[in-house]
Amino acid sequence: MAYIEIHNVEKYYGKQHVLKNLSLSVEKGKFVTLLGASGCGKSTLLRILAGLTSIDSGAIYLGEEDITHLSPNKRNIGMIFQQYSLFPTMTVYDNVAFGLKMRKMNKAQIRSMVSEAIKMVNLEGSEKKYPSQLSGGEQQRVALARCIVTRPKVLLLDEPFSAIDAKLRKSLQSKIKEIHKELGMTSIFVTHDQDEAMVMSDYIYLLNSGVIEQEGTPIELYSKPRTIFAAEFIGDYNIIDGNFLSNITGKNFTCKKIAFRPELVKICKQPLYQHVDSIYFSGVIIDIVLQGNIVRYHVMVDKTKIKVDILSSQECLYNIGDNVYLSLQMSNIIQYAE
Ligand SMILES: Nc1ncnc2c1ncn2[C@@H]1O[C@H](COP(=O)(O)OP(=O)(O)OP(=O)(O)O)[C@@H](O)[C@H]1O
Repeated sequence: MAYIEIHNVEKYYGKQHVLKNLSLSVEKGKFVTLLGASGCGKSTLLRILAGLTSIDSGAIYLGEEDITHLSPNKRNIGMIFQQYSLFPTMTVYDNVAFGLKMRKMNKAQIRSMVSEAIKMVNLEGSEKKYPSQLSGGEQQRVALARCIVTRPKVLLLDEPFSAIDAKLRKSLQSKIKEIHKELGMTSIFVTHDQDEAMVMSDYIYLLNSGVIEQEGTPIELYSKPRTIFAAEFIGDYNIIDGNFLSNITGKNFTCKKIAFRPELVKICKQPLYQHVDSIYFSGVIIDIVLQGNIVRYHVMVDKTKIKVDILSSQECLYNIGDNVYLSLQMSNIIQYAE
């Protein structure tokens, strides 16, 4: 049963149609991501949920309640922004305590809840510091503590790692996941980074120009992109013309476009034994890129570049200029009519 329901939401900024009859739902306790390119409407949708932006039509439900016209402070929804948005003249303690003081809780209760929240984000000892004395990652952890201390019904996270370097980003990702699990807080996360979406989410909504292009678990989106857009956005797929594949393999592909994952292509120095359930072609390596524990080979097949990923080993298996033979199981090919 859905905890958050967004029904047929329309949003215009002037003449710009930003959200187009958009509906989605989120189950209680889940970590759901709105994924999409810059400008597709992710932040607008999050701000609408928080009550910071109005809608032109549609409805929003939280639990059983219609919150469409409820003011932000009555929604009990917490939000973390790209910018850390802390109060610069308040200490870490006071920043975190702010929401509780506004609720007029007693001092002892505030003290215990604030120290619990500060502990959760591993900032014990920094209570008396001011935001300007903290790193970006630390400031974002204060923002997180300030948000979770009031135990909102929903936590909204708008690209919270965008100003943070790659290494810290990973540790903040796991911190947020850890806290999400511990508190079971329904969370909606906005990002344009597909890897981040894969790591963080129980469920993903992929947005494209104000509509939902595809939804599903990370593995569903990764392995079964329903459209070319999803294949391009989600998984760095090879996308080639059906005609071209027919020409180089001798098999008849009637579809317009074909997609397949770089790690599902087999690469070999010798011609491969041919099975009926696979296709075969050959090419020349034109580039080699080390991507952590993966080596990506760019193979020129006729005039088309094919990406092939293999696990890196200590020895370099292939060199630029090598002729190589590639194969791909038919079951790993996704065909698109257009
Ligand atoms: N307050 C506003 N007034 C007018 N146009 C706006 C406003 N806020 C957003 N827009 C426009 O609406 C569109 C969607 O913006 P939104 O911020 O929701 O996109 P986004 O997917 O979150 O992008 P990003 O990842 O860059 O933040 C953009 O074209 C943006 O310029």
